Amino acid sequence: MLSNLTKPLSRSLVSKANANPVGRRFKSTPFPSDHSNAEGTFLSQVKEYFDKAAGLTDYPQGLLKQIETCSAMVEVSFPVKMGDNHDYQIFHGWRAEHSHHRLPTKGGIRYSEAVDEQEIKALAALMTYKCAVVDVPFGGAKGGVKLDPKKYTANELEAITKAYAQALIDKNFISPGLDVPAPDMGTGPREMGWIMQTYKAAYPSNIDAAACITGKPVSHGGIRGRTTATGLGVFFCLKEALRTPYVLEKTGLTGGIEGKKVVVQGFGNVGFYAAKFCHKAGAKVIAIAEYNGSVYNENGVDPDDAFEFFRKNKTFDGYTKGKFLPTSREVLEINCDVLIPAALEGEVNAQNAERIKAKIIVEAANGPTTPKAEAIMEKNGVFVIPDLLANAGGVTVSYFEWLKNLSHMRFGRMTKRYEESKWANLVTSLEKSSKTTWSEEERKLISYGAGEEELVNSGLEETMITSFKEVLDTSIAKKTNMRTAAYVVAVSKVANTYLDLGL
Ligand SMILES: NC(=O)C1=CN([C@@H]2O[C@H](COP(=O)(O)OP(=O)(O)OC[C@H]3O[C@@H](n4cnc5c(N)ncnc54)[C@H](OP(=O)(O)O)[C@@H]3O)[C@@H](O)[C@H]2O)C=CC1
Ligand SMILES: O=C(O)CCC(=O)C(=O)O
Repeated sequence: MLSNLTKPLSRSLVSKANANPVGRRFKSTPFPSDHSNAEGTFLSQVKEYFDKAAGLTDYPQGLLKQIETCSAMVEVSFPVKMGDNHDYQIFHGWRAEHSHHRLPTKGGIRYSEAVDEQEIKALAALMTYKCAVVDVPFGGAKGGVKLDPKKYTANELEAITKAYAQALIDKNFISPGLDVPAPDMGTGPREMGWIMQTYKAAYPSNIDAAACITGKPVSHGGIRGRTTATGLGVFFCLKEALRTPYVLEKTGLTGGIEGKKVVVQGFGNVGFYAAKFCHKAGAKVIAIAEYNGSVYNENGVDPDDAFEFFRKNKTFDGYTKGKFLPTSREVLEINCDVLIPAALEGEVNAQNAERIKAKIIVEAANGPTTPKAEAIMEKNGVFVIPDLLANAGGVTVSYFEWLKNLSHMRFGRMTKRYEESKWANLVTSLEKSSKTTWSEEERKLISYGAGEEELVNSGLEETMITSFKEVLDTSIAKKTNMRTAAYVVAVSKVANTYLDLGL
């Protein structure tokens, strides 16, 4: 994909692009994101959001400072033997534990060439606030290694991941009770499995070792529903917004997801599932933007079909069920009802905010909108569901996985059959008393006992809806936007924890 990117646009692509839905000539998207120079670092942006919300609370300045400050940070450099000549390559990684007000701390591990100390600190702070918004009883953390995973083989990635995990273990920055990582950009169940293996090798007698990490493969103590969780949580937030009269009035949209035009940027774990659930509910996913180009179809694209093509070809170029656009960021400006940025931070910034036409933005990525962009879009009436609420489904289900690992049993195992027989008996009684016979299908529908995935998804939906309402109520009460309201909710919960405990 990177090699595609660095290639100059061919003439045919440029001329195709001139007739594009954005209505102007595409430029290639720079990498890493170029917004941070002009609009401050990601960390300074998170601080700006925090300070704005803190100003709406009455907590003492010292307490607010404590909440905002990163508690602990480790930087590790580790050698790994690479390539045919088995020479060492040195890798650099970080892990930030932003807040210890609750333990363990929690947050993903990112593999990207853009990873640096300030990014990891910003992401760790967001984790603290995110956990508080959705009442997940953890402090915030984040880790990352500066590398492009696409440049390494699976064997090399295994060696790098295990070396990074060992470095974190050596510094006590990973353990079921202290700091529990999870997937983020560039990592997934495979990497989580390698980290768990490394931890178990270091602590073979720790019966709770599997709880040292979440997002693992189900065969190794992972939970059904974690892979889809972040995207599904994004969908639940959008669904709730589209049935809330206040939001409909503000945006001028009609209720319900069906028929809504959705644009998704970033077609990885989060973007794919967000697109899939929207499509399943009847929305039209009219554009999907990947790093090396996008697909556009006014009548909607089937995310499963597009994903299958993308998986095989590593590009949308050549996909016949939509028009190929050789760009990513400009797709954010397409005329649509809902925009779901699910890639990098800073993609919606002062340079493009004025041209965003979506009525609702659901921030599936962490930090996709800069403060300057937010101010412009607020003026233009765009309703933004912020990252610390919208993408909290991942950590919510990670919490369920951690609980599963500590209880050493899958959810529903004790209750599924019991529920089924109880409901089956009720149906039989109803049949007898009403002298009717229910079809096998009706019986099944009523008496089906919930298994792990149903319970997880139900817990996720409950969490997202309750949190959305709490943030919306705060936004109305404080006369502020959803992001500031979410930060107010988070700051208040963390501050009260400190006040109850003593600092
Ligand atoms: N995984 C999770 O559970 C959670 C993730 N998030 C956030 O969601 C976002 C996405 O994470 P996730 O889906 O896990 O990561 P993945 O690595 O699975 O996917 C990210 C995708 O975005 C693509 N991408 C990167 N840069 C751009 C760009 N400029 N334009 C378009 N596409 C781009 C990547 O392409 P390529 O492969 O070519 O680089 C990749 O396909 C991140 O901000 C992450 O922090 C938030 C909460 C939880
Ligand atoms: O699942 C988790 O613990 C954390 C997920 C994450 O990194 C995030 O929400 O940004």
